[in-house]
Parts: sequence; structure tokens; C-alpha cells
Amino acid sequence: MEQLEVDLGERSYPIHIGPGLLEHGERVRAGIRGHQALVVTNTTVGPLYAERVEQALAGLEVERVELPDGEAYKTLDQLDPVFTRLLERGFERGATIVALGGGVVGDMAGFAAACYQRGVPFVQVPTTLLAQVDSSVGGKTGVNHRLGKNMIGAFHQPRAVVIDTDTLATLDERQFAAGLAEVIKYGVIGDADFFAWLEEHMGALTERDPAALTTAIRRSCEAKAAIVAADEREGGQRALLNLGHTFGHAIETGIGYGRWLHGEAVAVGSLMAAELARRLGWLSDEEVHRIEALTVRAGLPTRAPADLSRARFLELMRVDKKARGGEIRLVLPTAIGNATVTADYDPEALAATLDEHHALPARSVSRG
Ligand SMILES: NC(=O)c1ccc[n+]([C@@H]2O[C@H](COP(=O)([O-])OP(=O)(O)OC[C@H]3O[C@@H](n4cnc5c(N)ncnc54)[C@H](O)[C@@H]3O)[C@@H](O)[C@H]2O)c1
Ligand SMILES: O=C(O)C(=O)C[C@@H](O)[C@H](O)[C@H](O)COP(=O)(O)O
Ligand SMILES: [Zn+2]
Repeated sequence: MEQLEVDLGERSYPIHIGPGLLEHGERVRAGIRGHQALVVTNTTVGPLYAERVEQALAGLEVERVELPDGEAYKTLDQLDPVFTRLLERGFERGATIVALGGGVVGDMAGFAAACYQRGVPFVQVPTTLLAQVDSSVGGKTGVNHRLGKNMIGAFHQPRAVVIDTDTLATLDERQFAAGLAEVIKYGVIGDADFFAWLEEHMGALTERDPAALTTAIRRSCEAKAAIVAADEREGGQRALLNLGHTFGHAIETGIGYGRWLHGEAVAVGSLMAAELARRLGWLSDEEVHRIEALTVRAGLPTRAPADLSRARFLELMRVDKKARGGEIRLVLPTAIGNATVTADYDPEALAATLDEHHALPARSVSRG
């Protein structure tokens, strides 16, 4: 088992990574404060893994809420049953919420923890690759609004993150590939060596080789933990973690939450950011090709959905937490391993990028 730390002073917490961490539940148990715990999961993950978590919590007063499954249900309304259960069972401020599932469950359960009695402890037990490499770390919690992605939320750090890599065995291929989009992101924004490592090991990753997977998860969590420790509330460099997200969130909102997975939208959004950077002369043709080739090998799409016009894209991209004074600020790569947040780009180049990315038919995707 590996252990990392998110260094946030008195709110620091461990990230445990390894197989069998739910079977031997002491890491989950160690994150619990108080004598009451609410396991928040969904109708898919609950039947698979909740009993193991509940065994780890034996001796405590334990409740479970299963949310409906899917990005379409990441709404304020769906949190009502969580708050109702907490109140009906007399859960106090010392109670702990355990988020068991992918990023949707993690964001929602974390937000419930941020709100209930103005803040109770919570533990992240991520079960998708995307949640293990990204969403369970860093304390961004929240829900979607029909007009904008993650627009209602709070920063609320977990007490611990317990990553049982065995849970990935039940994840389907499409969900697995979605997680790889956020892994590739870390290479593009800040780590050329990691990007090269991914080029070498993408075959092993898509085969779910345990050693390669553990390395990818650890390096992703290390990268995220370092950025969060330096800039918890996104005053500066944390925004780099948003590579591809201004485009990607526009796709998710524009075509309806859940039609595309978050990771798929981020993959295409990152390629759009790379293409714009190429048009600006910041990235070479070869670098764009490398990012696209890795994305294809991960099993991810490379073109935006055909039904989003340039005008609609731009309208949706303005609904972004990085926007300032109505200006769209974008994370753009300046090399593989380096990126910047900027509003200083030629709007014609953005327009051309948007046109190119939905004018072409979707490319076929191959694995390897
Ligand atoms: N807070 C953050 O920093 C952050 C970072 C990245 C993404 N996100 C958010 O995360 C969400 C996407 O997360 P996601 O990709 O994990 O999607 P998800 O939570 O919808 O999970 C994907 C699917 O996999 C199922 N599933 C989960 N674990 C499983 C397992 N072990 N075996 C079988 N099925 C399993 C889920 O029920 C769901 O159907 C988005 O809402 C995105 O905005 C948040
Ligand atoms: O942790 C962060 O910071 C991120 O930006 C990680 C992203 O992968 C994630 O999708 C996040 O939820 C996006 O944040 P938002 O502030 O743009 O909603
Ligand atoms: Zn993301």
C-alpha cells in the first residue's frame, strides 16, 4: 500500500492507495470521527461495495443512502434524501459522511458534508478511475445546475481518501477510459516525463495492469495534492487542473448531462485547447499529434459532438468559474508539460478551433 499526504496544515489528510483496502477496512475506519456514519453511494456501487465499507464501520451507528446513478442526478434536489436521513436519524455535528462511488457521488456527498449543520467530516472512498486520480482529492464539492456545470458547491476537504484499486475490476471500459483523460491532463499541464511514461505504458494501462495502474494513480494524486496544497481555493495555479474543462463543461451542459461522460468531454476539450495553442504558435504540430495519439490510444473521443454550434459553444463557455468580466479565460498548453491560464488569445483562433472541432466527423477510436 502507498500513502501520500495532502498538506493543508491542520486540515491535512492522507491518501491511501492499494488493493484490498475495503476488505481490510482499517483505513476507512481510521478516517471516521464520532460514533455516527452515513454511507452515501448510488444504486450501482452500493450493491457492489457498501457492505464491505459497513463492515469496517461495525460498532458505529451506520446508515446508507443510495442515490440514483448518473450525472443527470447530480442536482440540489437529489440531496434532499441525504439531509432528511441525517435529520431523521438524529445525526449530530460529529457524524462522518462516507462517499462511496465515482465523482458524482463524491461531489454530492462532499457537498452534503459541507452543508449539513454547516459542515461535518467526510471520507472519500472513490471507486472509478476518474475519482481515484482526481475528484476524491482536493475538496471541490458540489452539484450541477441546468445552466452550468458544478455551479453550486463548496470547498470542503475530506478527512481521508481511501483508494482500493480492486474496485476498478468492475468498471466498464468506457468509464475506465474517461478516467484516463484526467490522467493525461496531469502530463500535459505539468509533467513531460509523466506524459512520456504514459506514452510508453498506455497499452499496459488499458489492459489494467496492476503495477502500471498503481503508478498512474499515485503520480496523478501526487500532482493534484501538490497543486491543492499550494493553492487550495484556486486563486492561481489550481486553475491549471481545468485544462479542457471550459470546452468540456460546455459540451456536458450543451448536450445534456450524462450523454457524454465528464472524462470524454475533458479529453475533447483538452484537444481543443491544444489545437487553439497550435494556432497561436504555442504548441507544435508534433506536440498536438502526440496528445491526440495518446487520447486515441486511451479509447477516448477526439471530436466535439456535431450538434453544438460555434455560437452555442461560446455562450456556454462564458458560464465558467474562471471567467472574469465576461471574458473567457482558458487553460492553454505552451508545451507538453506546461500550461497557462489566459484570456490573451486571438478570438478568431478560438472561433476557427470551435469550427474545426465540430465540422469533422468523429474519428474512429482504437485501443493499444
Ligand atoms: N471534485 C473534483 O475535483 C472533480 C474532479 C473531476 C471530476 N469531477 C466530477 O466527477 C464526475 C465524474 O465522475 P466519474 O467519471 O467517476 O463518473 P460517475 O460518478 O458517474 O461514475 C461513473 C459510472 O461508474 C459507476 N461506478 C462507479 N464505480 C464503479 C465500480 N467500481 N464498478 C462499476 N461501476 C462503477 C457509477 O455508478 C457510474 O455509473 C463529474 O460530475 C465531474 O464533474 C469532480
Ligand atoms: O480540482 C480541481 O481544481 C479541478 O479543476 C479538477 C477537475 O478535473 C474537476 O472536473 C473539477 O470539478 C472542475 O472544477 P470547476 O471548478 O471547473 O467546476
Ligand atoms: Zn475534471
